[in-house]
Order: sequence, then C-alpha cells, then structure tokens
Amino acid sequence: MIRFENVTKRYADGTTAVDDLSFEVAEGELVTLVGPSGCGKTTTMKMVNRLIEPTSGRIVLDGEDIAAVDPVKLRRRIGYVIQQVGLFPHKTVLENTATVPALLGWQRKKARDRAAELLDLVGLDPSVYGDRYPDQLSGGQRQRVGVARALAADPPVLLMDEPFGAVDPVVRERLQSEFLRLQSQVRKTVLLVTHDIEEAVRLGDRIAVYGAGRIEQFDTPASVLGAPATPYVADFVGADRGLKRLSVTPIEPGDLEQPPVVHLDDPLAKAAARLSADGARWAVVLDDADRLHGWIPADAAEEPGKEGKEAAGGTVRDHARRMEAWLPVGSSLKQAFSTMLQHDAGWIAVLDDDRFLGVLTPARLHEALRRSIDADAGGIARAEVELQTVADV
Ligand SMILES: Nc1ncnc2c1ncn2[C@@H]1O[C@H](COP(=O)(O)OP(=O)(O)OP(=O)(O)O)[C@@H](O)[C@H]1O
Repeated sequence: MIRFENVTKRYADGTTAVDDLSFEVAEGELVTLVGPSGCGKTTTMKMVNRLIEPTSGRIVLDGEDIAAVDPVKLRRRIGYVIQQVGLFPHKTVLENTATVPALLGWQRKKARDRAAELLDLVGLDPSVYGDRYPDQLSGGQRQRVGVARALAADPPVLLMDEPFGAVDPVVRERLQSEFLRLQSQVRKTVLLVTHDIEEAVRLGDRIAVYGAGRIEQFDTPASVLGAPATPYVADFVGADRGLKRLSVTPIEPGDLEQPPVVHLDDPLAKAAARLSADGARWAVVLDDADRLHGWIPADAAEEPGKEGKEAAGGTVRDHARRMEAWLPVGSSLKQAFSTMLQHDAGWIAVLDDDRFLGVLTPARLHEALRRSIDADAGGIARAEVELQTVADV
C-alpha cells in the first residue's frame, strides 16, 4: 500500500535526515515509527503527503509513484493528525470536523452529517460537543476531534505524528485504547510517529525502530521486544522489555492450569470427593450449560463430611461464590495481571466465548512470559519451549 524505495532526504544545510530507507506498509496495517528525537521519523512521514520532497528514491502509494500525483489530490487520500491538532479556533467542533468534506465540495448537510457520525465514532456526542469551540474542550477531546477530522473524508491512509503526545498519561492510555477500537472498525493504513516505545508496542502491528536516519529493526512488537536485532534496539526498548512484553503476549490455552471442575447442581459430597482426590483447595464451578459461574473453596465443600451430615440437600450451588475475574483467551498477559490485581484474585478464569478453558495463576503467567521470550530467541513455537526452573539446575 505504501512502499518506500531507497528514499533519502538531505536538507539544504547538508543534514541527512533519512538515509536510503526501504520498507512497506500493507493495506490496513498500522506501523509505528519510533526512535529518539531527530532520527528522521517526521521527515519520513511528511514525505508521504509531499510536505517534504525526497532527495532521491521513490514512494509508491497503491501502486502509484506519488511524485507523479498532484499534492493537493494526494492529500485528499491521506488523513493527517498532528500533536498540536491545529483546529480552527473560530470554527465549531462540527465545522472543524467537516473541513475536508467541505473542501471536497460535499453538500453542506452531507458534510455535517458525516462530521456528526465521526464525532460519535471517536466518543464525542455531537449534540453535546458539536457546537462548542476548540477552547471549550479538554486536550483529550481536542485530540479526538483531530482524529475525527482526519477520518471525515474516509481516506484510505492516515498519517499520525505524535497524535497522543500532548495529553497526560492517563488520558493518553484511554485515547490509545479508543484509537485501537476505532482502527479495528475502520482498518486504515496507518503510519504513526512516536518517541514512546510503550505506545509503539501497544499500537503497532509492526514497529520501525529508527536509529539516525535509518531503520534498525522493522518487525512485530513481540519480536522487537523478544529478539532485538541490534544492541542499539535492545538499549532503546530498555532493560524492562520483559515487562513491556506482557502487553503483547497473548494468553494461550497451553498456558492454563486445570483445577478440579464441579457443577452447580452437584451434591457437595461429590465436590468434596473431587477436591480431595486432587488435593485442591478450591474448584471451579460451572453451570449446567458449562458456563463459568464461580468457585467453591475446599472447606465449604468438605463441611458436610466434617460435621457428619448427609450430603443430600446440600449442593455446590449453596456454597458457590461468583467469580468476576475472567478474561477471553487471547487477551494479553498484562490484562491478566491487571485483572488479578483489580479483583485481588490469586487466579483468573480464561474463557473461549462461553466455554471455560482453564485458569491462569501468577506462576503460569510468569511461565508463559518466559516461554514467549525463549520461543522468540530460539525461533520456535511457545509450546515447544522447555523451561528450566531453579529446581532443575
Ligand atoms: N527543514 C530542515 N532543515 C534542516 N534540517 C532539518 C529540517 N527539518 C528537520 N531537520 C533535521 O533532520 C533530522 C530529522 O528530523 P525529523 O524532524 O525528521 O526527526 P524526528 O525523528 O521526527 O524528531 P522529533 O521526534 O524530535 O520530532 C534532524 O536532525 C533535524 O534537525
């Protein structure tokens, strides 16, 4: 979709900002350009919409050399979001959002309807915010308007230069999540510049890690974090890349532990037998459609035995506790860790749609992380990794 072929940019004062760059961004892919200040990210991006012309090499967009396309026509196919947003202060939010459709000559009503639709999509109710002026919005809201405006004419390509750079970390994380949700719906081809490796990892399908004017590694977040191509990349992604990796490593069924499982209508005696056979302190409780209900502690299940009561009359249902800490399979290990903390839970259930697959404990989470790092380093599947534990050494 976007292809850089041996592109070099040398400024008039002799600075080589981009040096013989070649890479490709597939249709619907989100590529983050990350690197320290002054390494050539913005120059790379601005060459795509011809705000800057390359000194040599060419950039091909959808099979067409952009040097041959009229810059104004080219920019209509490319949405552009920048950190300073650049909203018109004297225009309302709705008018700002409708800017490009209006320039394209859309009828006023159609342009305004489209703008309202886009504001809705970025989480701003047009009936509340549409008539406000930019200075009546928070920084995060202004940033959302910037994204809505860039998407209004439905361009296939989106260039984003530090789009979430001007807001505080909490708002930034929220905007990132919202943007990921939006991107999963609109599937634009996106080039996003950031100097923040966390943001690059979180948002990118692939990441281009820049050194001075050159890409040092162009790969998936998991590979960049797990197997940095050069000492420079290793240094840039940081010593805590194991932690960053939590957010890009999905929970796989093979990571899960299988605790005893009982059903709501099982007699307590049966549950107690099951628990003691496994020597387990708790069992997962499913309903009769095998959906997760919760859990039951061993002491509750064993009570009838201890007090010599008949098990009849007592079922698991009477003692089962609800379990709120669960996640769909494929969620990240980071989400798993944060769900454990949020619910103060020693384990979380993992589901495939409604089907219970098993549980993730802190020990299993740690194992999954180590497996995924070793798998990348060795170029093998995660399930094939043999973990060596302290006890083995
Ligand atoms: N108009 C210009 N004339 C001369 N040199 C320039 C010009 N614009 C940028 N540069 C230089 O080119 C290099 C790359 O700049 P660029 O803006 O692409 O970097 P960047 O990676 O986006 O940096 P930042 O994260 O600070 O925005 C820098 O050394 C910069 O000083």
